[in-house]
Amino acid sequence: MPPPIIEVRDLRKVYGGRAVVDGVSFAVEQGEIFGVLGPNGAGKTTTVECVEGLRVPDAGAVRVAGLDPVADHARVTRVLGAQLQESELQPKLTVREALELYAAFYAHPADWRRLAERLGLTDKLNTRFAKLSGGQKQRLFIALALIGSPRVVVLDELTTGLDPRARRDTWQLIEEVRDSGVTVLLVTHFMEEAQRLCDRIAVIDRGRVAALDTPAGLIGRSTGSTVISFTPSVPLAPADLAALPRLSSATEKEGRLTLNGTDATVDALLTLLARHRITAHQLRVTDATLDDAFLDLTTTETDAPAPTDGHPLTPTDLTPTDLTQTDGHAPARPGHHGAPA
Ligand SMILES: Nc1ncnc2c1ncn2[C@@H]1O[C@H](COP(=O)(O)OP(=O)(O)OP(=O)(O)O)[C@@H](O)[C@H]1O
Repeated sequence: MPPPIIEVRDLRKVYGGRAVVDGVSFAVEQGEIFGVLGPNGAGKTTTVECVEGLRVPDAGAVRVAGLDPVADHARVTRVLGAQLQESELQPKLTVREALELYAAFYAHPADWRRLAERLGLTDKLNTRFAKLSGGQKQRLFIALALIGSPRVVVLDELTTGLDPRARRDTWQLIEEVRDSGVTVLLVTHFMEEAQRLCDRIAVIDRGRVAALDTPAGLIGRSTGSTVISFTPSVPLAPADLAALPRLSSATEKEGRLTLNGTDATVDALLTLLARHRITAHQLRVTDATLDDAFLDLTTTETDAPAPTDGHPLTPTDLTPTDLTQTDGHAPARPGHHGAPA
């Protein structure tokens, strides 16, 4: 197996005496789409900007293709393409001018005409940046990130502000970029995006890696990997609910119950309902999504429990033993359960 293209070890960055990145480690393999996911202020941008050599770590090590992004900055820029922020392009620059200008920065640039064609920008070459739609701007940013024929591109919140169709088009482009052999480091807020695109995801929370896994692995790791919702014909006794195996959370809203658990929870629930001759109206059993895993793995800014739409049935409704039993999953939380990477 080739060595990882990006290695981050014990990265630490301190602002105003506070470690906003506090011992982050991960390795990105060649050819993968690696996601960095986390709540606002978690330290994602700080981390990837250390990878890009735009910020200097206070401790730890970063290597891109074996190079130090700060000490070997010029060489790293030949290997790593970074997405520009919108403010970095002159509004009056046309697409052609931007592509020519950025191509001129590299000794061996990609053919910008072919890039423009690949990214559907050919008929926009004479359009000024300010006149492009959000999706067209993003396609130009991808083109500019690829113009130096990099081995890895860093895309930070690329699809924020795009409509669903433009976002999906951008996803397809990102997949095509990867299929052309370029490794992608993707910072995103969108669970659907991360779930669809990423081979692996590092969930960053409060400057640390809360979990690192495939999307399916993260979902499986969430305390309730199966979500069961239904409206019982007769209210269920809290003690009966609490006795359900592997139940990690239960909420009730306007008579409708939502339980997070596993297949074992579903089996036991069906038995319970049959025993009491209770009908479960509009019964839905779904797999947890990355959204559920994310809420499970991260804290909110105030360190409050993740918000729910309904009323959580508190531990007084559920017996403590049911809340602490584990099968490799962490117990139900309020707050952070700090699953290690
Ligand atoms: N140059 C800076 N000076 C001081 N504090 C900073 C600086 N850059 C970032 N921070 C702080 O570090 C923390 C992490 O910021 P960062 O931008 O890395 O988070 P993020 O995960 O990318 O957030 P978001 O999802 O909101 O973009 C924040 O609390 C932020 O205020």
